[in-house]
Amino acid sequence: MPYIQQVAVGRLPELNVYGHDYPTKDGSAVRDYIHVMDLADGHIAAVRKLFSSENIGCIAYNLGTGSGTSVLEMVAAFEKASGKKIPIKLCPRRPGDATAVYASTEKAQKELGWKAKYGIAEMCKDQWKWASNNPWGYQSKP
Ligand SMILES: O=c1ccn([C@@H]2O[C@H](COP(=O)(O)OP(=O)(O)O[C@H]3O[C@H](CO)[C@H](O)[C@H](O)[C@H]3O)[C@@H](O)[C@H]2O)c(=O)[nH]1
Repeated sequence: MPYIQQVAVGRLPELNVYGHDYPTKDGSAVRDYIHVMDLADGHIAAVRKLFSSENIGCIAYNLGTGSGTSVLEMVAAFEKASGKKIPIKLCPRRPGDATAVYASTEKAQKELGWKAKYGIAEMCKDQWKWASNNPWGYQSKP
């Protein structure tokens, strides 16, 4: 998403799409993208659990939406949210990249009472709101 955002604001000419021959619905790699507000809520839920349980020890929870989105689906969603065309360049796979990674979220839902609320459309809408108002992030334009 940070790279799609940079293309949308004009800082990069195009998005390099790493891999278009994966065994996925459109050939691009699949990841579980999560809204930062959901991620923050998930951490709060974990801290609550920590303070409400005795001798909890160390437990790992996945914080994700539980569904995968391909790079090309993310490009399309960001184009829709921003109204900008995102030019792409199809590139070879990056060494070591996984085909598809998405979370199993049942444990977090059951034990933390936490579940992601937002989907890709909201993520892109909110990211575009930030990016269009702050194209250089926290930096001033070089
Ligand atoms: O310019 C880009 C940048 C990324 N991608 C693709 O977008 C997806 C997400 O890429 P990221 O690099 O954002 O994230 P990854 O899930 O591949 O990797 C991240 O999560 C991993 C664990 O799952 C490791 O922690 C790793 O160091 C960290 O970068 C991948 O399919 C990648 O190939 C592009 O096509 N173009």
